[in-house]
Amino acid sequence: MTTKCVLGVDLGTSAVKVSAVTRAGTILAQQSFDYPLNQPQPGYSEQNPNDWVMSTTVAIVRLILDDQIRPEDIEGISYSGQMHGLVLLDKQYQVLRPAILWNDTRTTKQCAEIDQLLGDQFVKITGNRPLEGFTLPKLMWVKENEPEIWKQAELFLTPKDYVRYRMTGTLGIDYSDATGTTLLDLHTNQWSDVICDACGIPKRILPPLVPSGEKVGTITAQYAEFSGLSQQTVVFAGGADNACGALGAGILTPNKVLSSIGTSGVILKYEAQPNDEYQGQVQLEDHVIPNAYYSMGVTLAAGYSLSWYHRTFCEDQSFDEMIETAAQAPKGAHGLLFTPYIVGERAPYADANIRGSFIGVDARQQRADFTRAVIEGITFSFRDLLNIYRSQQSDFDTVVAIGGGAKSDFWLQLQADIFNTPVTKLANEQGPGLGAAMLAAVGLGWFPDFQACAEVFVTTQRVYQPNPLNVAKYDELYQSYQAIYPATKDVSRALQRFQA
Ligand SMILES: Nc1ncnc2c1ncn2[C@@H]1O[C@H](COP(=O)(O)OP(=O)(O)O)[C@@H](O)[C@H]1O
Ligand SMILES: O=C(CO)[C@@H](O)[C@H](O)COP(=O)(O)O
Repeated sequence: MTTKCVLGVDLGTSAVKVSAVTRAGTILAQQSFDYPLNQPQPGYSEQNPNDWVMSTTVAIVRLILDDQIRPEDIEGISYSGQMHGLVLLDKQYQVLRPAILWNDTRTTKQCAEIDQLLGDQFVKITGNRPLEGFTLPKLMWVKENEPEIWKQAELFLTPKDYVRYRMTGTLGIDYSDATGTTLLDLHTNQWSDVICDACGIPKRILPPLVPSGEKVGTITAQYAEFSGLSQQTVVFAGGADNACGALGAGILTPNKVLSSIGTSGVILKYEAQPNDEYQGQVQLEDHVIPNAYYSMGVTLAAGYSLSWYHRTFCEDQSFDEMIETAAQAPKGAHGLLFTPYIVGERAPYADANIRGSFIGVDARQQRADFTRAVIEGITFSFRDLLNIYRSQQSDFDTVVAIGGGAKSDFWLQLQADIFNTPVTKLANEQGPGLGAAMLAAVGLGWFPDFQACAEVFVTTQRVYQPNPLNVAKYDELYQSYQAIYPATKDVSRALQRFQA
């Protein structure tokens, strides 16, 4: 029996995950493959774009060979990608340098320049404040620091657009990733002449714009031979991972908020209009859904803090065992708090120089207390993001959790207790990969629109209710957590010169 399916390619920061999804929303199979993240200097974060292509290909080959997904049954493919990363290409569309990623903070100087050049006008045009992670300051950094490479630059792409280019031979960027460059005028959906002129970015290096759900081509003969895919498979543009994550979690109305614990951490809200009340306090981006937007606050190192902690202190335990021991430790980890600022922070503190801390270290504490403090600290940083919305009197009654962090029941209950809001776990949680698959499913005409697709693809498995006793305890701990950023700001700065 043949089962028609679509592939959702989720190009994350830790790995690529490719899911094969049927018309009924069933996940037939999923394959993933990791790639390294390189930090050649403090504050730098880079990946090799070729690693993304190779890993995506391995995942697809495994779906075909190990999971027996027949290439002729794969009707469509679409993508979700880590946002903001700069892939710089020369005239032959060869990669000129390693990709500079969203969590790279080398561009503080360029952000200050943008602020000086454009001030509030930048926020009005893009919906965002200039922050180190965005693509525009990265372009300015290359122009200033690597003039030889800049001279050869013909075009830039964001990560998933580069992978799509290698599979189809067509160049372009979708609107959700284009807003994440902060070169797009959010109100006209055109590249902004004002920003390009002020910041010295030639318009010729900007890629063509394309809607996320649009068909951009088919698989090239060369890539079909390389991967085993059929040349008949239709390819749709795809979108930013957080936009796809929101779609795949059914965040289609403003009463629902997304909590995504991937490498980064994200609290995201659907916006029917480009809400200018945020004034850059949170990011504002085009959605993958036409004529819709979303806002989000981002913690730079959410899952990354836990992966760092695991790699550095608990390599003798599996990830699941490590989390299990944390669940046995008491709430508040015997008086230990952790702040997850290990690569700097983006929201609510836009501060590339802040660094993380353990506060309250006591001779009675065990390793499990430290693990618990890391998980609690990451979750407190999400509460900081939720507070931005709460302070705007934003109405929401449900948090839907996705990402690596949503795999654990313990962490899901902890989110409900720390947020004091019900937290929903999805059945078939594939994170942004499901949103990518939905772009292909709607693009192929399997469904009339995203709402109809979400009704079939997105189902709730369980809702975690906040426990009032735990809520009270975490409220108290959170007061102390909030005091850590102002108290450690100057200390972090003073320690900076020892980082190299
Ligand atoms: N079993 C688990 N339980 C809880 N968290 C996990 C588990 N496995 C991985 N994680 C966390 O999930 C993160 C990766 O999430 P993922 O959504 O795959 O990230 P990305 O899209 O950035 O590659 C890791 O950094 C890790 O901290
Ligand atoms: O920079 C942002 C959003 O602005 C990050 O959320 C990236 O999009 C990376 O996402 P993950 O790899 O953590 O999913």
